[in-house]
Amino acid sequence: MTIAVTRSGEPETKPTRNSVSARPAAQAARVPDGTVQYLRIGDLQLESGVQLPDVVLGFETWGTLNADASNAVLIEHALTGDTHVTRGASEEPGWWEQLAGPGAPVDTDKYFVVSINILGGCYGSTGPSTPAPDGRPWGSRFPLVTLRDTTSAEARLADALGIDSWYAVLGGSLGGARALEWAVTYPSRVRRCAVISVGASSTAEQIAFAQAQTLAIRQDPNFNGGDYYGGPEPEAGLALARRIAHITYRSAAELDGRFGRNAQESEAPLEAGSLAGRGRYQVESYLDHQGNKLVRRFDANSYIAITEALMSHDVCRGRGSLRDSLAPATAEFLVAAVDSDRLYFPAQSRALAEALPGGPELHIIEAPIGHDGFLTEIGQLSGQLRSNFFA
Ligand SMILES: CC(=O)SCCNC(=O)CCNC(=O)[C@H](O)C(C)(C)COP(=O)(O)OP(=O)(O)OC[C@H]1O[C@@H](n2cnc3c(N)ncnc32)[C@H](O)[C@@H]1OP(=O)(O)O
Ligand SMILES: N[C@@H](CCO)C(=O)O
Repeated sequence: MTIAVTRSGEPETKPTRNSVSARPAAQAARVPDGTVQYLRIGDLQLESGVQLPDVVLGFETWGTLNADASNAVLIEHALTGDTHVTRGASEEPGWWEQLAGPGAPVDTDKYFVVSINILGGCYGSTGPSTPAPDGRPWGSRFPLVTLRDTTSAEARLADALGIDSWYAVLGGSLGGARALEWAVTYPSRVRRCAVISVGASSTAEQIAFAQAQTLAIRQDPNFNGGDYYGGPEPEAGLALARRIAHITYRSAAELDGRFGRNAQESEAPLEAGSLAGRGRYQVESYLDHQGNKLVRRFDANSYIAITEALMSHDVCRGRGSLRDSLAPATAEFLVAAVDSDRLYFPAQSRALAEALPGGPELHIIEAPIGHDGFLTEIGQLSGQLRSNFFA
């Protein structure tokens, strides 16, 4: 295995993996904090039976692994997140900036923090937009990857870094599902596990919202079955997928309180019976903005691949009842949910907590925003993590 290092994050452009220079794994800690690195983990046998060749994972690290490798913390990103959890060599802020960093609850002066781009993603790991063995992008040929596939890939990265067991694995939403899968698949490798804003499996409703998103992309005339690289991209479809998703990430009260029925400033007032050329409601303009913003930084095929990986989330698959499936996990768990989340309901997190060994209490993040509260209400989450895992 080799570790290869190139650039730091590029927030507003679609990321690509640059050519790399090899380094031995032992030198990984010398790479500047918060810089994307690449690990070649070899061929990966997927749950589907397909073998994915020559897999690469993109990742970032902060801090220093201690002599007995006991201080490593894995932070798993959510659906459209990346490896840039917090700033490092560059001052580019990260998505859990106040939660990880020097002096933060996950104190990078004390812990060695690792964040890995999910397999199938577009922030450094092998995915549909990266070259297949024939040199062309995988595109339509990229296979279904499940969360268990992504976890087994990440275990190889942990091996390469010399991490036998994580001090803690943390994540919200898809990141929480990834963390849970780690704790159940590799009980001896996870000593603490925070599962935030996600339940034990994707529900029918969550799969339904996800299907509407993947179809929005697939039905874009530019999708071309997934083989659109080098030509026009399915931007309208991806933007529509993001709009659908973003509505589920925010509560009705948040959207109402923020936008109400207001017309977007500077646009023509709404007129009944004159829909052509009418101005937009503020909330329409907001969703347009969210959709267009994602299009600038994300690959549509990766969006489908990761969404389908999240659809596959089912900690019970092939393991029996929920209690039986969770029983092997030996980690200390923290389960948290946002009270206003209308996508991953707190009741689903409560059911997970009750079924986990030891039955940890459910921590509630009180926030009107909805699901995205796990990204925006860092104060409450920090308090819960500090008093449980990082005192
Ligand atoms: C490389 C990278 O950047 S990857 C970043 C990693 N990303 C992730 O981890 C994904 C998770 N992050 C997210 O989902 C989001 O960033 C969150 C949840 C943390 C915050 O959500 P945001 O969208 O930033 O916040 P919010 O809902 O307040 O939206 C603010 C944006 O809406 C815009 N907006 C607000 N009202 C309107 C309106 N009426 N019309 C148009 N746009 C509007 C604001 O101008 C602002 O634009 P900007 O983000 O371009 O500055
Ligand atoms: N808004 C976040 C949360 C999804 O759960 C994201 O885009 O990753």
